[in-house]
Amino acid sequence: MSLRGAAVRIGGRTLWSGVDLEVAAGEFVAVLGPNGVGKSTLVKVLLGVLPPAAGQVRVLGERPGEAGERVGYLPQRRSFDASLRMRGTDIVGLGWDGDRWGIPLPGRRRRAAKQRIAEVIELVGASAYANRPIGQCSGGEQQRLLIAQALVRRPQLLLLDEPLDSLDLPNQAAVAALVGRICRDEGVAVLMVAHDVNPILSRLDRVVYLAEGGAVAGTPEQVITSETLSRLYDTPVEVLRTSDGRLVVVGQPEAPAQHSDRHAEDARP
Ligand SMILES: Nc1ncnc2c1ncn2[C@@H]1O[C@H](COP(=O)(O)OP(=O)(O)OP(=O)(O)O)[C@@H](O)[C@H]1O
Repeated sequence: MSLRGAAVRIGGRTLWSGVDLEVAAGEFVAVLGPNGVGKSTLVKVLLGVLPPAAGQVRVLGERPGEAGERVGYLPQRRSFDASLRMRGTDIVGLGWDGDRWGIPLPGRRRRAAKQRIAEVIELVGASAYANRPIGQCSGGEQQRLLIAQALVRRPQLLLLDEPLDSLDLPNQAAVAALVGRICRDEGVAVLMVAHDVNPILSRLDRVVYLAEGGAVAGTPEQVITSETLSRLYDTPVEVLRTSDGRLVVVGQPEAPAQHSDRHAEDARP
């Protein structure tokens, strides 16, 4: 996928502009930046849900939204009610024929679907709990099953919106390793929106940091530095490296005002 000079506007406000980014087959790229800067919106542009306000966007050689099942997508903030009776395999199956909900597949296609669903469940290491009701699976288990759902149609591009959110550290590491393996072994291009770069840092080819009005892309070593981020955010930002190699970004500006309002609404019962 590629963006050249891309910009996006929502409600008359330009969230970001001048974004240049390429992700090739087998590459793993992270989208980073403060809350509300427009990371999920970038994914929506790639899905064709929102048109770019400027620039060129191509996804697998097509216009956004036209590459169909060749793009796998894992949306942000998913959770299942504990009483939901659908099994993990059913959730993965929705990735195969969710667009034909309730319409039975003919025998041959049904067998092919069953085989692929089992294969992808095995790939993400979810076989032990795939027949359990999804609502009774842990957050990490649900996440693996949802990644399997996004993979079931053999996508060439995987768009993952904060898949490590709300997982504990061991599960973050396990899901990061799984995505890294899919990317490397299956040659899938991966674009992952991330809140914290550390769980995926060692696996990344490039990062793009978004800021209000701008963006900077490059290798993590090029981009996640005090100098680059201070310039991007036009405020002093300090990047510290801990003794175990993790990065701590201090002084990154807060979200634009509209953002906290939206989340306050999300949190209301
Ligand atoms: N449909 C919409 N209508 C109006 N404003 C919107 C809409 N969708 C998003 N926004 C606003 O656009 C901005 C970017 O939202 P987005 O979800 O892309 O941010 P984000 O960087 O992914 O944030 P987070 O890290 O909190 O998930 C926010 O200020 C948000 O309130």
